Amino acid sequence: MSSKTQVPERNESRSAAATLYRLIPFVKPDILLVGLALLSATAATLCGLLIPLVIQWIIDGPVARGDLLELLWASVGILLLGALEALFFLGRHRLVIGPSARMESRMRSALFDHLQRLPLIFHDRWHSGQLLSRAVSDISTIVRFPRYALVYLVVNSFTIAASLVVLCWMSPLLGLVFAVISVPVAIGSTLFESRYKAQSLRAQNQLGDLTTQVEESVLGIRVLKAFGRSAQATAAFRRQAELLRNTEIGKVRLLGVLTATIVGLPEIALGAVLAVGGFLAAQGTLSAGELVAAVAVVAYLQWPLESIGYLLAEANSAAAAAQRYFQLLDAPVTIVDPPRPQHLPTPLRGHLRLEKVSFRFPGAAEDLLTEVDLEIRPGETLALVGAAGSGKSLLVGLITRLYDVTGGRITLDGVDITQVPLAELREAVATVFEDPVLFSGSVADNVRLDREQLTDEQVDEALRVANADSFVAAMPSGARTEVGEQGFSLSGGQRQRLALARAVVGRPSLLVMDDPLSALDVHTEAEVEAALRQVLRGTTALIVAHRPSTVQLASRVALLSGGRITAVGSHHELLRTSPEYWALMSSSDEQTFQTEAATS
Ligand SMILES: Nc1ncnc2c1ncn2[C@@H]1O[C@H](COP(=O)(O)OP(=O)(O)OP(=O)(O)O)[C@@H](O)[C@H]1O
Repeated sequence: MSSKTQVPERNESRSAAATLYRLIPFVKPDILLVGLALLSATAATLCGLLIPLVIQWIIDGPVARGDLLELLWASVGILLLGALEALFFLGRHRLVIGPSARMESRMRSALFDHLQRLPLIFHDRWHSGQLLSRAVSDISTIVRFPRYALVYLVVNSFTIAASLVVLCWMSPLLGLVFAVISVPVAIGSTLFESRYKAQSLRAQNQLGDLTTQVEESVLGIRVLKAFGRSAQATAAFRRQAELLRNTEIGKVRLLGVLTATIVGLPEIALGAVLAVGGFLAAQGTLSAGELVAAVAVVAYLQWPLESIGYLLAEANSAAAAAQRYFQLLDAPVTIVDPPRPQHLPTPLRGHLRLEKVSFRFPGAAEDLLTEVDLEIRPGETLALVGAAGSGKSLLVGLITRLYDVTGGRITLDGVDITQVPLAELREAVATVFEDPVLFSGSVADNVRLDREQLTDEQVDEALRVANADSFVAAMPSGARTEVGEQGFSLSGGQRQRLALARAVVGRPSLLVMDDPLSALDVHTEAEVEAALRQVLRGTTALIVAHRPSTVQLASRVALLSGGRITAVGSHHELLRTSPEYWALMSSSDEQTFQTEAATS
């Protein structure tokens, strides 16, 4: 359904740990709290590990001697250790909540900010569902890792290492038995890691594609219904959902293999330590207390060993999600403010010049625009006409630096626009697009578009200039009426007039309009055209036009053909001198054209 290219599935060779390491800056402001959480978790583990040692001391000491008072105190000690373990556990839980929530919000803000600054060339290439899934589900997957799994991964690794030390301290042979039994865990985990990360990455990419399908089918619901394509859309969705399901099943199978490798190990370790420990005890090299303590230590390891599969799965899911997240965050912002900015003169006259401007899409074989020369004088309206796909929208986008020229330069009142701060340039040049995009919010919000300095009077004035005042006044709450998601509660003509009001409200010095009448029916077109006539009075403007009626709003017309401006003149001059222009106009609006042609 979409013309955008599929985002390539990349599985970087970078290890999960190296990918996750890149997340540290997002948690850095809370590093102290995270450190405390780790300390708290480690303290809880130490308390748990101390209990078997106290048991050993009880059996070899008070029990052997029959000292009941000492036994009572030791039991109280065990109780206290248990209580401390629970307290540290709770502390760990509490300490990690704040940092992980703030990390999530920092990551979302960083991504949103970056997406806003990325050039249109990037957005042209990426499916919005892929962006959405990264901004929502990938970040949630990433944050689940520090919130739950990370601490356990660190603490459980510490617990296993500490237990090994304790066992070695009791008897090197017991330590060796435990180390040998742990080998399959290490091998299984290593094999599991890269495969599970690749599967996670595939699943998350497929989820992104699924999100794209949902988004496109919701946005295009009218078309799908009108063409009776709902069943086909559902079938395509089901196919994509099945792909995702199969990948998820693959993930579960992998995790199942690892879990099956690990799950019996604690019991094997327990049996082996009991057998070897019993043998050592029988020989008198291990006390009864040490034997019980060794068994208790290995029993304590049951959860750390069994949880390894789940924790590694979480770590690798988070790493795959982080890889996708950084794929966006690493995308270069190519359209930026100049290092040594120049300011536009005030007052700005709106004198626009394109000097030998060329543009080529990255990777394209040839230029879309080649050495285009064009001038719009202050106060003038120039219409740009050309065949579909000739690059008119692209040329309009160059003026506000939605795209950057790849050759030549554009000046506004003599200043190269690449030397002007972006915000200043985009305040001076306002754009009206073919598709009048509105946002959820009121009419006034849509006109103001977060430019808080604009007063209510300026908004009302803009609505009047754009010929939108009467229909807005008839709305239930006037300019405070909510327009609904994307303004679908309004007609096409109303939306376009609000887009016009949005463009003129800041009194821009230059107005660029990308075919603002093309999507409108004849009646609505007449309404917007009347508004345009008003707007253009006293403003410098470039207007992309298809129809003679729109072209007539301009004093001069430029014809874009084969990437060059091939003719400039009045509408009637070009009708007489340019067969291509004549053909374009004749194919656009039969009736008006015939009247025009007869008079030219
Ligand atoms: N990434 C890309 N690489 C190469 N060519 C591209 C890329 N993206 C768009 N194009 C081409 O650039 C042109 C874009 O033209 P543009 O949208 O400016 O045309 P237009 O004259 O405004 O057309 P219309 O009148 O139909 O709106 C199209 O021919 C399109 O195929």
